[in-house]
Amino acid sequence: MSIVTVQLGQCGNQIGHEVFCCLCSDICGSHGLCSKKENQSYQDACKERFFWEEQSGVPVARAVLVDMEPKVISQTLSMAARSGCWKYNNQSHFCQKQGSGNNWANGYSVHGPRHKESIMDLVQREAERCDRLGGFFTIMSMAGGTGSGLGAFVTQCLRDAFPASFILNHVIWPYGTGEVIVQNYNSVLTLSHLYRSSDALLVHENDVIHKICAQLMNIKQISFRDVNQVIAHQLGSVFQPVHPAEGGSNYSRNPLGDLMEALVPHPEFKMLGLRNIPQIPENSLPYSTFSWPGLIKHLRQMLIANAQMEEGIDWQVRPPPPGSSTPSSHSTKKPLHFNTSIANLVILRGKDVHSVDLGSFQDPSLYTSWLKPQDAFNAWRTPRAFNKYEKSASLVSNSQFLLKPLDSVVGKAWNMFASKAYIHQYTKFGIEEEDFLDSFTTLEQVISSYTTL
Ligand SMILES: Nc1nc2c(ncn2[C@@H]2O[C@H](COP(=O)(O)OP(=O)(O)OP(=O)(O)O)[C@@H](O)[C@H]2O)c(=O)[nH]1
Repeated sequence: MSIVTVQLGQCGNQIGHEVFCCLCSDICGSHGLCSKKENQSYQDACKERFFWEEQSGVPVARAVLVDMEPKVISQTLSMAARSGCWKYNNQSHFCQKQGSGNNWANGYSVHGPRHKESIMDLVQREAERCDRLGGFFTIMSMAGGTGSGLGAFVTQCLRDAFPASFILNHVIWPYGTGEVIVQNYNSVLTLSHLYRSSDALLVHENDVIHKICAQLMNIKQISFRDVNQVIAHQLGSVFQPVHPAEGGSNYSRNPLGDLMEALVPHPEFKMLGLRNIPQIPENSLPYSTFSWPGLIKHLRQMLIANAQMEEGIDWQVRPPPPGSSTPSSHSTKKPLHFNTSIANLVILRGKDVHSVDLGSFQDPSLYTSWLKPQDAFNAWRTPRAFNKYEKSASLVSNSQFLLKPLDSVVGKAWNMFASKAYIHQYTKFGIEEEDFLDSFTTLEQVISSYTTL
């Protein structure tokens, strides 16, 4: 099945480009020790998912590019064309002359309705190009005006136009220090609206990825390009083909459906986080060796101690003894020590994957009491190495990982709202105080649900 990617705003378009680069370089690159046949079916499955083929044989991304200003889209199109490995369809983008000025209301209430028809026509055309459509993957930031506001609007339109298709929204959480003064308003409005129409939200925090670039990748002057490459690597490690069930020999035909089935057992809980190990500079790869038990031990501790990378993990955090409630479960004010999960999916790629023991992820104390570990945990594997890593492990989790940042964004937005700061910039585009209050209520409910896991 194929996935249509919708890239929105500066951030969405820049990340989308890196994602397709990563997918393409992975399928063209080394495949480790897997068989030729395995490698061929991996490549075929990746192409079916993310690309269609021009007569010339060049893969064309199944993507629609949307922005309200032309610069980033034209750069993105030409960088892809120059790569020689893949390209975007030249007819599959929509832009205007002026951005949304970091105003969510402008993106959602003005640009959205005004350009709905043109954007949805492009989406429809990409969807029709798929033999079998598996769903949509949107990429956007929460802090600007176009990705966030127009992105929320487009997601609603996708839900209405394709009620049976899966929608996964990838959202970029802004830097805590923030470049955009109203980023907390924009974030609250984006998240609350996406929560109504999306099947799941996959979140990357810019601060976290920045730290990975500095501490794991040893990059000195970190650019968005560096950050986006790490994000793309992590996304690729989830979306590249993989055998879904224990011992299955076919690549999953329904990537988004399988992901939702594994990770979203209840519609109240749809926040997904992603961790991936190892992550090291490319030039160190030939000199590094990793053992599966070591990687799995780190990945599990990263999960329960809510660490986003393998450096600086708190090894003191332990699961609560059976029968006790977790110390974090009744108040977001207490420090969150143990990160309780609803569902986890571990994806292993590379050498000897079939011998890896994942029993430590089946421990019932990792999960909320209303789910059995066998329903809450899934493992997918492929012997095909990913993106030059001989071994690589990813964890997608639906857990309390986002409680603290979510609580902080909602708290800051609420303080601004209480003093009515900048509200007029939203009401002038038709977003009323009532709409803000509805959004706060939606997110307070999300916080409360995750807190009481
Ligand atoms: N990771 C990452 N974050 C980005 C990138 N570009 C912008 N951001 C973040 O996105 C937010 C700003 O959103 P943009 O995508 O620039 O804005 P936009 O959606 O184009 O909206 P307007 O500029 O209002 O039209 C800030 O939080 C930035 O940190 C990028 O390439 N990568």
